[in-house]
Amino acid sequence: MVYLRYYVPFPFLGLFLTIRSYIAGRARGILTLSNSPCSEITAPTSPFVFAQVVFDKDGTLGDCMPALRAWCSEMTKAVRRRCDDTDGISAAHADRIVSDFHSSIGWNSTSNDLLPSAPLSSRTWAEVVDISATGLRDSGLDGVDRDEVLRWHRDLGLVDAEDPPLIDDMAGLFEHIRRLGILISICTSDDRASTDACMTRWNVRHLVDFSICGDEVDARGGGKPSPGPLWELCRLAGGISPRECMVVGDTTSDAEMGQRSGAGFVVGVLTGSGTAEQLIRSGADIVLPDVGYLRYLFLPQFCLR
Ligand SMILES: O=C(O)COP(=O)(O)O
Repeated sequence: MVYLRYYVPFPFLGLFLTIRSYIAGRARGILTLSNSPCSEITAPTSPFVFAQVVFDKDGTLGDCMPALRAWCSEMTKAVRRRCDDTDGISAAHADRIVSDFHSSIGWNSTSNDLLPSAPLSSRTWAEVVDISATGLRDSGLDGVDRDEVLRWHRDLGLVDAEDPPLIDDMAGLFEHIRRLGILISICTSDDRASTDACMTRWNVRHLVDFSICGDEVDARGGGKPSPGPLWELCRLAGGISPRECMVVGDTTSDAEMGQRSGAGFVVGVLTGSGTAEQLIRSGADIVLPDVGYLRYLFLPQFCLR
C-alpha cells in the first residue's frame, strides 16, 4: 500500500500542478507538482472513484473569523463582568483569568486571532463551553459553572450564521462535483441552525446531500476528530465505505477524522486556522490554498494560472 504525499507550496508562483491518481494500490491519485505546461501533461488512465466529498464548514467553506472575533470579545466582557462581581478577585487576577480563558480556547488576544487549529475553531460549541467553564474554574473564578457559560454563549445567538463564503462560486464547485455522480456532504462542529443558515445564504443547500452538525453528535467526544461523524455520513449515503470518501478541511480535527475513519483521501486547505505542517502531520494527503482548487482534483488534466 503506497501513499504519495505532497505539500503544495503557497503561493503557487506560476507552478503548474498536476494531480493524477493512485492511492493505496487502487486507481485513485498520484499527486505531482511540476513546471511543465499543460500540453505536456499526460491524462490519467483511471478516473477518480470517490462516492462522497465531505466538507468541513468553518474555515473551509465559510470565513468564520469575524464571527469568532465578535464571540471572543463578548465572552471576554462576560468573564470580566463575572470577575468584577466576584469577591476577592483583584485586577491582576482578573487579567490572569481572562488570559487563561483565551489560552484554553486557543485565542491570541494580541493578534485578535485563532491559534493554529484552536479548540474554538475545531470543537463543537458544547465542547468549547465545557473547556471554557473548566478553564475559568481552574484559574480561580469560583462558582462559575457550565450552565452559566452556556448562558453567555446562548445570549450571542447564532454565531456563524452570517459567515461569508470563502470562494466566489461555491455552487459552481458543488455542481461540478455532483455532475460526476459524487455526493456532497458537510461535517461541521457548528450547530445545525447556523449550518442551515449558511448553506442557504451560500446558495448550496439544494446541492448538499447530507450534513452532520456538532449538536447532533455525542457531546462527550463524539464529534471530530473522532471517526464517528464520517462513518455516520457513510451510513446516510447508503452504506458506502470510508475509502470512497474524500474529506476536506482546515484543521487538525478534520484531517484526523479523515485518517482515523479510513477516508480514501484527505485534503487540507489553508483558509482556516490549521497550518500546512499541522494538516499533513494529522493525516492530510495534500494541502491546497482553498477549496476552489478542488476542481482540479476531478479533471483529467488541468493547468493553474
Ligand atoms: O464551529 C466550530 O467550532 C467549527 O466548525 P467546523 O467544524 O465547521 O470548522
